Amino acid sequence: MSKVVVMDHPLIQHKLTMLRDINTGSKDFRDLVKEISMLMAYEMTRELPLEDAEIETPLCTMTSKTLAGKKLGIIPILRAGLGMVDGVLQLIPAAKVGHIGLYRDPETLQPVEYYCKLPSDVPERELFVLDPMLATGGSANAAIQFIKDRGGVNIRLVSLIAAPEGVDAVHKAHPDVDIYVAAMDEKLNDHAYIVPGLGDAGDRLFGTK
Ligand SMILES: O=P(O)(O)OC[C@H]1O[C@H](OP(=O)(O)OP(=O)(O)O)[C@H](O)[C@@H]1O
Ligand SMILES: O=c1cc[nH]c(=O)[nH]1
Ligand SMILES: [Mg+2]
Repeated sequence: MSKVVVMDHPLIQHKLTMLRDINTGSKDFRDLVKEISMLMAYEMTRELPLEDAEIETPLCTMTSKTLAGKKLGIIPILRAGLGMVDGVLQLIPAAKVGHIGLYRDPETLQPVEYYCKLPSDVPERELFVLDPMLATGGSANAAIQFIKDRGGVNIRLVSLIAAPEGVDAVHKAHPDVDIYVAAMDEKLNDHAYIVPGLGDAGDRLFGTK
């Protein structure tokens, strides 16, 4: 079974509190999503394999560690996942970026696909799916399935806030996928919004409500 890592670093928790606040406007919301994503990128890459490299310092030659052999990919789920891209790229600038367009139908709560463009060598990459909200898990599961259908194998899911229902759903459908979150919230409400949550992440990022 895969694991769930809750990144409760004080900086992440502090910024998440500001993010949740109803009085935080779109500009600050975008900045905070970027900053939290950058901090999460540090932790979610902790287990990436390293290899030895021969280098020369100004004093001598040495064998030192490098990520060089590893190809990375980040895949935001549109729209809200876009807010996480720049923060993650700041730490892993060589990562390729795929996009999966999905929205959750408000009536059926089922994910509806409208776009998918992934790096052609997706099977060889260590992949990080980005979406701030893991609610029912329907969107994340659909995105992970698209990636697997195209050959992706090393997949992790990175969300800012998760509901227990979403974590359970992803574990059940994709037991090989580790999940990284900044907070595990209490529950979903009758409209499948995360409580306490932060509202609609896409609307708050892009000012569409
Ligand atoms: O776990 P789920 O129940 O599937 O819900 C989570 C999804 O809902 C939100 O997207 P939304 O449909 O609002 O699209 P948007 O990002 O374009 O706003 C969110 O960004 C996730 O993708
Ligand atoms: O709480 C939620 C649930 C789904 N999508 C969001 O943006 N927020
Ligand atoms: Mg939305």
